[in-house]
Amino acid sequence: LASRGVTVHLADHDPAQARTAAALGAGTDESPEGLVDLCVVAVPPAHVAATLADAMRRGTARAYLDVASVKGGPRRELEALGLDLTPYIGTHPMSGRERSGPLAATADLFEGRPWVLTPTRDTDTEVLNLALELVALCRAVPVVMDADAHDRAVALVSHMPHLVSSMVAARLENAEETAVRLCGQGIRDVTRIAASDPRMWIDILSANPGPVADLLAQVAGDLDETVTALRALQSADEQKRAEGAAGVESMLRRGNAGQTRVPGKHGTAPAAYEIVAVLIDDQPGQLARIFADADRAGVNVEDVRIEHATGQQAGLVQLMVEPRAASALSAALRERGWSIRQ
Ligand SMILES: NC(=O)c1ccc[n+]([C@@H]2O[C@H](COP(=O)([O-])OP(=O)(O)OC[C@H]3O[C@@H](n4cnc5c(N)ncnc54)[C@H](O)[C@@H]3O)[C@@H](O)[C@H]2O)c1
Ligand SMILES: O=C(O)C(=O)C[C@]1(C(=O)O)C=C[C@@H](O)C=C1
Repeated sequence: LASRGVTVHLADHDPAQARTAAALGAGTDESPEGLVDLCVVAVPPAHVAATLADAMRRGTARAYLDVASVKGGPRRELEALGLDLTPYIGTHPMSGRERSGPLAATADLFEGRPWVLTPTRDTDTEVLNLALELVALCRAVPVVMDADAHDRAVALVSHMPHLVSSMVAARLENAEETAVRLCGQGIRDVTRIAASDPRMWIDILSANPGPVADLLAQVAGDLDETVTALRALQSADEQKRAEGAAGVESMLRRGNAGQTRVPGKHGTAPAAYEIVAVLIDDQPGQLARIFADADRAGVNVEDVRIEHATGQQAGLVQLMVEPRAASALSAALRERGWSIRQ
């Protein structure tokens, strides 16, 4: 938003998070002087209703929205608080990371991704329009849905897959190092989201347990059938082996059919960034200083990766920027005393 000229005021109950986000160029951590157009609440699902209610009671904005991954529960909590919900709309961008916090944020996260809006009969038209403007500024694709229909849909495409990813990853917990060492891209694809913060996911799953349990029961049915088919493949009886192969093939073909229904990313192709690598001492405040220096150089950091050197008090920070900004950023950081690595 900031890179598109929108004035963004950042607040967090942990001021260090807002400061880091501000240093990354996401906005300012100073409070607004008057009423803002839109208050966006991006806190863990269990805190959404209380945070929104607090902002609404203080009359912070003309319109309010949240981005929580579940929509029915927070709306019902707000209704129970007896607030006027005409200036509020529940929303959910279908894009995220397995890592939390401002350092995991990227400016193009929502590009081409669905962003669900759940207006009700009570929602003010101006509020819906502001939400649509936000979605357009983030280059996402608006999808209007009923809150409960949204929760059933994300049980299928997000919540159940998350648990299945965790269950696959859990097999590795006590596995032999000789096996784990062989991990290739397939298991990385299947387990990436298992690295997510369990506290946020407990909130999400607690707000949508029924639909997720129904889907997991269906997965359990497929697992049982596949185990039976694999056992049959071990049989000495040729007929049984043929049945087993047919059972496994049927599962794999159903998987093919389902996979073809996963839509591609709409809109623009993923951006190709150039990496500016900076060697830092592992000391507090280093990252905030780098981001502040990048901001001062007028460069937007699109993504960041940090590699900690084993056994050393040092780390390599990889700043991902638009290719045309890379050499200017390297020069500006070098001038400010940073050690740049090729
Ligand atoms: N991470 C994803 O993949 C993703 C995707 C879409 C939507 N969401 C939703 O976005 C919301 C935020 O998730 P995130 O991944 O950005 O998490 P995050 O941990 O990066 O950010 C949450 C922030 O909220 C702050 N916070 C916690 N309680 C607060 C309170 N009571 N008042 C003020 N600030 C508070 C925390 O300090 C933290 O900085 C959640 O509701 C989540 O369901 C997440
Ligand atoms: O890609 C990831 O890392 C995510 O966790 C993203 C994901 C998803 O399941 O697609 C997770 C939860 C959010 O509510 C929205 C998006």
